[in-house]
Amino acid sequence: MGNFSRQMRLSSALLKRLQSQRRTVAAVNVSGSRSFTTTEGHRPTIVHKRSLDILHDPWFNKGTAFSMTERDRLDLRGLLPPNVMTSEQQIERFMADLKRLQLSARDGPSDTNSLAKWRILNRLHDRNETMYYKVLIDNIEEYAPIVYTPTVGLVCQKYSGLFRRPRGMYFSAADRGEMMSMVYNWPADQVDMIVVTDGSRILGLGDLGVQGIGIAIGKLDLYVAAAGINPQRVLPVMIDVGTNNEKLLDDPLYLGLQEHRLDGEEYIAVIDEFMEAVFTRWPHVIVQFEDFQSKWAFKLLQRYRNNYRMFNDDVQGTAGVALAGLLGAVRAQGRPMIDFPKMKIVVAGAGSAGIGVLNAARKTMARMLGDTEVAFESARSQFWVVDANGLITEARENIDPDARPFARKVKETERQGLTEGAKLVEVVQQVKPDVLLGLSAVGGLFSKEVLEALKGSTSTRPAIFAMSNPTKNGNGHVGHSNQANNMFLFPGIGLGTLLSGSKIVSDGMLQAAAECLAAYMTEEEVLQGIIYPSISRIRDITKEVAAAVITEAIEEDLAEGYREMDARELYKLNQDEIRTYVMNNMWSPEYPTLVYQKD
Ligand SMILES: NC(=O)C1=CN([C@@H]2O[C@H](COP(=O)(O)OP(=O)(O)OC[C@H]3O[C@@H](n4cnc5c(N)ncnc54)[C@H](O)[C@@H]3O)[C@@H](O)[C@H]2O)C=CC1
Ligand SMILES: CC(=O)C(=O)O
Ligand SMILES: [Mg+2]
Repeated sequence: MGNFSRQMRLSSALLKRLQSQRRTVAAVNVSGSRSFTTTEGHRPTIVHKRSLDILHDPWFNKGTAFSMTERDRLDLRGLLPPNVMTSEQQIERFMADLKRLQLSARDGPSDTNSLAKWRILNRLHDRNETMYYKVLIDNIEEYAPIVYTPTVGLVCQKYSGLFRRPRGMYFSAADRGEMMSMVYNWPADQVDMIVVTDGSRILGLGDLGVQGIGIAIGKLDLYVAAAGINPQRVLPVMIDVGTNNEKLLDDPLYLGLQEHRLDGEEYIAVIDEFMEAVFTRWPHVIVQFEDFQSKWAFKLLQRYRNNYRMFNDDVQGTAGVALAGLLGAVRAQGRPMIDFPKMKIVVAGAGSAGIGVLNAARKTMARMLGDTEVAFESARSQFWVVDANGLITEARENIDPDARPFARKVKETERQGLTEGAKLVEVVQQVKPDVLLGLSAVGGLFSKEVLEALKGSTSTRPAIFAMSNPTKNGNGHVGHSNQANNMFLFPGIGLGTLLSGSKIVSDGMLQAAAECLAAYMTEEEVLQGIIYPSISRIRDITKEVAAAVITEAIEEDLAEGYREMDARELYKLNQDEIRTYVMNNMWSPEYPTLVYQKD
């Protein structure tokens, strides 16, 4: 746990430093509050378009905030109402519109309400990206649940009706052989982050086919808001290989390929072609795999992780967040960290997320026990896994190979008064676990009965992690703000990988991210049972996680540098300098001065 305690020691000094820096940034904003054009001394942005083309371009548009000189320079005079607004005025006007909805909704928040908010925000996204991200960043706690889970799930489900302006790229089974040239249809020469889905398991909502693009867009919104990835350098991607959702196959309004999903070698060939194409055009891009059914999630991860800069968020991001929570639970019980390998953990759900968590937790326990084969073997006996068919034991027929290492031995199960397929409530009654973790996509699984059974836990303070999405179908966890969600980690994993220049996302880098999140909470907070921070701190958390990922990449000799920061310079940085490096590379929603130049 070297890394872990080092992070802990650093955190209070770091916090002070960050606070003072935040004040500096705030001061700049206040003094420059005429508009977003706080750009004196900043290099202008060169654009190759003028007039209406700029107003229709969300990357450059400032709407009514274009100053008079800029309007002259860019042939915008007469194309906008004459009153030049400050960015604050713009946002005030926009927010009044957004809030009006809430004020006039008599019966409180509802799906309709959330969808209406999503529409208003999406329209802003379509016309002015800078302002959109400013609204999102400044109100992240309120609007993350709209642009991200749970509302984004609803948006994906209703995508055919909501679709207006395309966003991102679509590669379909019909594009085989064309992808290498298609990637050049995207206007940006630099792309840092791609989130790709095949729509086969969107949140807990099943196969949504092409409609899954919504989750890629939502995740990238968080990359911009939390990690400060430049919005001009993100690319949401949908790989449409068909759908097995019969409803969509029959729906005349469905926007994707209306054929059954490709499978086997044909499927792999499409994904291979996509990977080759994007890495050819953008060799430094990072590809985050999102919401692939577990059948493919693990296989693709194994196939690409040693050759490409990629990771699977559901398997690896979720595992890190859960691991941070599990370590937090040990602290919350007032026990020393070294007690983690003694925790009895029941996991409901053995899909990509559940198995990812189990593997990560087992590895961490084994490391704490001396990192030997024996330790690794013995760690597996701390877990009981329940899926749709109940407790998984070695007696299970056709056991999923990924779940096999966690199948309980039959004899030992009998001794515990359990059998193959035992119900969750029975498992909880007999095992008396310290932790109950839900990643099953099924609502109401942690019933009153189950929670009652957990009272018999041998732990003084058993922990429950209800991680299934969407939370509406979920397990009674109130609110979304501190749901154990992979959003605490994936933005920092992506940013840290990008800025380190590592060619792969190593296990060590993922582990460092998880340990950093675990260390982020103070002792006081953890003892109060607050295991995850508030979403309002997401930019700060992401900064920390990114710095931890870079540090680990350096330690593993994987860092190759990024832009002006070459590997040699990077290796010389101390912890504080790494944090500053991260902060300096985070994009903020400020209007740059635009200067026109002919193509
Ligand atoms: N909070 C977060 O950050 C994340 C949450 N998730 C959520 O976790 C859930 C699972 O995701 P995946 O593992 O990728 O899905 P998956 O489809 O691969 O696996 C679902 C698993 O749940 C099991 N299951 C179904 N009914 C059950 C029941 N009644 N009792 C116990 N287990 C049952 C299935 O047998 C299967 O093993 C989804 O709701 C997803 O949205 C996934 C990733 C991240
Ligand atoms: C949060 C997330 O990635 C999921 O539910 O799939
Ligand atoms: Mg996901």
